[in-house]
Amino acid sequence: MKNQAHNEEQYPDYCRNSLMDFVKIKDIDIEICDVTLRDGEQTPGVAFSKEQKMSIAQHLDDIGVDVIEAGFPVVSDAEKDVVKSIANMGLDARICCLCRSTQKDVETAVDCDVDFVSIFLAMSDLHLKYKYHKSLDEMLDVAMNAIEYAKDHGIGVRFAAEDATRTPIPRLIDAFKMAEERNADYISVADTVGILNPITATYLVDQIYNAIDTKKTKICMHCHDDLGLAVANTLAAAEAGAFQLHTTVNGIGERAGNAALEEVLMNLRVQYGIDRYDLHTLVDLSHEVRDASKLDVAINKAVVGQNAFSHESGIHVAAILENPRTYELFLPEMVGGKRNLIVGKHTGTKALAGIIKDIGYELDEDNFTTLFDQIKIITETEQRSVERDELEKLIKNILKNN
Ligand SMILES: CC(=O)SCCNC(=O)CCNC(=O)[C@H](O)C(C)(C)COP(=O)(O)OP(=O)(O)OC[C@H]1O[C@@H](n2cnc3c(N)ncnc32)[C@H](O)[C@@H]1OP(=O)(O)O
Ligand SMILES: O=C(O)CCC(=O)C(=O)O
Repeated sequence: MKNQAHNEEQYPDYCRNSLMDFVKIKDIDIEICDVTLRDGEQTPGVAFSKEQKMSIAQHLDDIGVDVIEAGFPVVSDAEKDVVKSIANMGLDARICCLCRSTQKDVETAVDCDVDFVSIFLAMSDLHLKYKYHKSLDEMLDVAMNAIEYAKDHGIGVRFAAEDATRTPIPRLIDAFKMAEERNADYISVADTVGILNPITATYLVDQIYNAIDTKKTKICMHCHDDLGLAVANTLAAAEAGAFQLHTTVNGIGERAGNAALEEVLMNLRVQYGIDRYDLHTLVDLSHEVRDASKLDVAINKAVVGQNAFSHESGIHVAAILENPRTYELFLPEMVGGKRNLIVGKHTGTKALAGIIKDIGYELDEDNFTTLFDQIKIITETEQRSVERDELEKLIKNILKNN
């Protein structure tokens, strides 16, 4: 589909990135594993209640998220109970949970009725020396036993290499091959401290893709946002052959957080045309997680931030009044959002005329100029925008005085 123009009839709610037609990538074959309930909850100060976790899990399932990481059962009895409850909710999504590379953790996880366990092990020199105080061989031995234990109990396995991106690649691949030999269903590349960039994400996943039978053992990508590249790296990994992409709602998670679900899903739609996820409640889900986590969402956050569909600039609003897609990549309704046309310092005459018409007023030329001038003075001297109520008051005052 070369030279595909942006075609409104064909893409009524959003523009796809038609430049993708010119770049060569592997076919994208992905699933989403959302880790809000585990890595998201590791955000300092966050502790979801059982009801909150179950409600978020239901919401993720409604969107069509393929896998939900429900928690880390050895953290507490209550955590174990929540993981087990989510696993028994009858969701379409498969449920997994985290365990260290120890038999005790895997036993606890197996007892939670999850579809698969994510057994993690760090193999970087830093982690072996300062965290485990053990040799790589000793740790691998325990990890492989843990995989075998889970498999013997009829449960799926993801073998997750924590700090994979600071681990020598041959060591990483050897460990992944050991996991593959033990029939691990997934191997996970965790960019635990967010050091990757898109080109190194591509390089690393490509190396692993060429070494592993990905029909049997699929590659997962788990990105942190320490350099603000988590979503970009996740997509680069998908282009290089990673199958399971890890996300959290609002990008919450350890330190700077993880790849944001809403951004990854929107990119899957715009960049690769993947439209099987129901995006209509993304803003609702974002608010639900904001309230449950007590973590504000940045006003300019992509897709779900309050300003994602807010416009003030005169040139923009004038065009938006004709067709919103002039300045919106996708319509707010697509994600359950709302467009806001703001009256402020940068409002132009066409925009103001459109906005006042929208609230039921039409002014003659003189009155309109008076209103326009008043708005400039208020917004510049008081350094703020003018809300609808105030705008109406200004209009009524002008009409009264004439
Ligand atoms: C990258 C990630 O996100 S990893 C997940 C991080 N999440 C969490 O830590 C969840 C919250 N954690 C907790 O509730 C607790 O730390 C628990 C329940 C997991 C463990 O608690 P404790 O038994 O008190 O251990 P503590 O936290 O002090 O230390 C961690 C231990 O786990 C070991 N460990 C850490 N990762 C692994 C691993 N992948 N495989 C095996 N052992 C591991 C450490 O070496 C240390 O062992 P040690 O006690 O023999 O020194
Ligand atoms: O790769 C995974 O599945 C989990 C690892 C993880 O949480 C991390 O290293 O940050």
